[in-house]
Amino acid sequence: MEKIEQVRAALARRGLQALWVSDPANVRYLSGFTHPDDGRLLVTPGAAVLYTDGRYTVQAQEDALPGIEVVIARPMEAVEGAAGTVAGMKLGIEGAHLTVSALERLRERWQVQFHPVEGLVEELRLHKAEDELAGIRAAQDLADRVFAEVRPQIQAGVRELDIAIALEQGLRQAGATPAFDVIVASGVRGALPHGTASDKVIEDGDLVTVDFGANLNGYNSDMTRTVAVGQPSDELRRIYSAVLEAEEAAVRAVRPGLKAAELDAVARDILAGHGLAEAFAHSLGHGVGLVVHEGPRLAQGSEDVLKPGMVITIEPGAYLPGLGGVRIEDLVLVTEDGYEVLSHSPKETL
Ligand SMILES: CSCC[C@H](N)C(=O)N[C@@H](C)C(=O)N[C@@H](C)C(=O)O
Repeated sequence: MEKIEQVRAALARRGLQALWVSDPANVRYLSGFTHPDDGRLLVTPGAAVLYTDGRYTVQAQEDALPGIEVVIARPMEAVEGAAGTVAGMKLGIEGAHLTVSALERLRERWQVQFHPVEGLVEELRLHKAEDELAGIRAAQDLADRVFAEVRPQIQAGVRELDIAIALEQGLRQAGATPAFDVIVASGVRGALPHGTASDKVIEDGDLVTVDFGANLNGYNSDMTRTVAVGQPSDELRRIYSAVLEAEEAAVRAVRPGLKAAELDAVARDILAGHGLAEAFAHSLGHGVGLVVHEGPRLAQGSEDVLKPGMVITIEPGAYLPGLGGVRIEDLVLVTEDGYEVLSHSPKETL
């Protein structure tokens, strides 16, 4: 019930009494329910009720964390059934998730004051508990093993799609699913930061960016390696070395108390020094957990500050249309006195 108590405390700080949780990651985090797309959670001063339907009667009881009451009802029955409990309350809704039509349905049935809240549960999710960390480690260890198996197949003459299929098959055989569509971007396609695998055939001299993650028991990993096939050009090798330098420097800089924007600047300044400021077209990284992209934001202008227990990616890149690109990404835990790198797949030195 500790998480639910934290929610109640956060609600009280906002002058609210209850929260209707509809974001699946938040439903899962607070209730333990493993089919959170089909669940909603109502947190009130006296109870925390998970609503789901008859498809999950057994599953919901098995999954529910201690203190979570399970009510099996069709969505509208659930809303109608809760009307008495919430009547007159100041109720938080997750503005970033609840659709306009879902809110309309609630408005028709509940006599409450609705207050959109931003990031109330997401803030709790920033710090990973030991069981969550174990889940993320297991997902990343699995991804490392699968990458080691597939790495020898990254050769001239093989399609990007075949590499993606091999990675996906390895993940699925081990009981995981891909955390997102596998990115395999070779040669000029390397200039696409999110170049999901295509039928392009990998050629001699290509750099191949492989970015993938495992979702295991709800928790995700995220890692990128850029692999050389044959002898890439001097220019590509120069870019690779610059990105590697930026990535390693940013990882070494990770420590609690550091502003996320300052960490972003560590990598960005190094790439700028190599004439690659414009080529680094995205943020340095993001938090990883129940969702692949969650807080904190490691970006220019971010107000976030690193704290122990956060799991983040460090992933600078350089993308040059018509030439190619490089991204190198590690999954990193912020510890009490620094950092621990959770991704262990070897990186090339070109
Ligand atoms: C569609 S999930 C892609 C995962 C990938 N490893 C990744 O995070 N790529 C980054 C370039 C990215 O999308 N960064 C975001 C947070 C951004 O900079 O806005």
